[in-house]
Amino acid sequence: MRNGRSIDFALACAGGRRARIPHQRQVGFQKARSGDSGCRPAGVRGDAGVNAFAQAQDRQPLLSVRDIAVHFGGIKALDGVSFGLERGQILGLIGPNGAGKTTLFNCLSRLYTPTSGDILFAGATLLDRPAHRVAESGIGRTFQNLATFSRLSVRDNIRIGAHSASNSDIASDALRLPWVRRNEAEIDGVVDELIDYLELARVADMPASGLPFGTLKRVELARALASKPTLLLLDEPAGGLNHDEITELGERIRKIRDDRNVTILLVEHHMNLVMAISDIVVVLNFGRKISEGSPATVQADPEVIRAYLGDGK
Ligand SMILES: Nc1ncnc2c1ncn2[C@@H]1O[C@H](COP(=O)(O)OP(=O)(O)OP(=O)(O)O)[C@@H](O)[C@H]1O
Repeated sequence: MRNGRSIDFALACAGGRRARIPHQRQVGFQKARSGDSGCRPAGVRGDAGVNAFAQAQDRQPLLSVRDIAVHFGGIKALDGVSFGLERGQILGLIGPNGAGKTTLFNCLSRLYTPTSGDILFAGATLLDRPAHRVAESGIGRTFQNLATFSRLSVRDNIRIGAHSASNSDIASDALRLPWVRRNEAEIDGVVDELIDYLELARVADMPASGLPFGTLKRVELARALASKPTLLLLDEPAGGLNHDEITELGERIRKIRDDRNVTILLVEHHMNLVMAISDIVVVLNFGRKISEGSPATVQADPEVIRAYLGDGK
């Protein structure tokens, strides 16, 4: 075995102790929040008058990664990786150390531009959008190492996420134009709702510094959700959490998908969590996709087991 993560994967393969997460796999949106107006792209999923265009949009994957390659000098961090993610699915991206997960995640959040290939989001290429415009196009993310502002209150940290999706500008803000005031009132509502939803009321007006790690992870989740993303990218959300917190996190991720019509892609080393909540698992090794399918399919794939455990030679 190569490392502790291999042991974790072996346990998951062998049906070892699992996060206790009710598994009601639910692909597609079943529930929409009442009063939810903003986060769903126009024409997607329907009321009575669903038209052919909306149906066609529904059928195409929300995210299409097409033959992506990323080279760092002579290193092929990613080498022809393709997969799709349907609306309403949870996709777990896994692989041993150095497999290319972070590189792929950074391409999706536009921190990296692939050497070749394309990434389509809602049918349009992502590659012509700079990283700072990704949130406004409907993609939210959390960070492996918390990226909260320690001196700001929890409430203000969450507000930052909501502002990243607003179309306000410095001049309009300074003039306090009527539409800016309406916008601010709307943002207040979004932030209040998220404070409630992620059980942060008790700490809402405290500075982020000094709050427990698990609480800060929820703040970060709230900030990512404040931009009302269609696609949420989670970078090792279980990192640093204890067993009970990971179980709770798994339930929370599924609930977010179901309650808020959010499609989710997570990069995660914690196999029990990935296998318990994912609809689809994509496995990378040395920059290539070696397996893709349901958690059961992937766990039984000899190539995946070899990648994690070695071939015993
Ligand atoms: N900025 C970079 N410059 C050069 N090589 C890099 C860079 N980023 C990643 N790599 C290399 O690309 C390969 C893939 O790395 P990546 O960090 O994407 O893997 P990973 O699956 O996220 O690994 P881990 O699980 O350890 O975080 C590795 O060989 C790594 O050393």
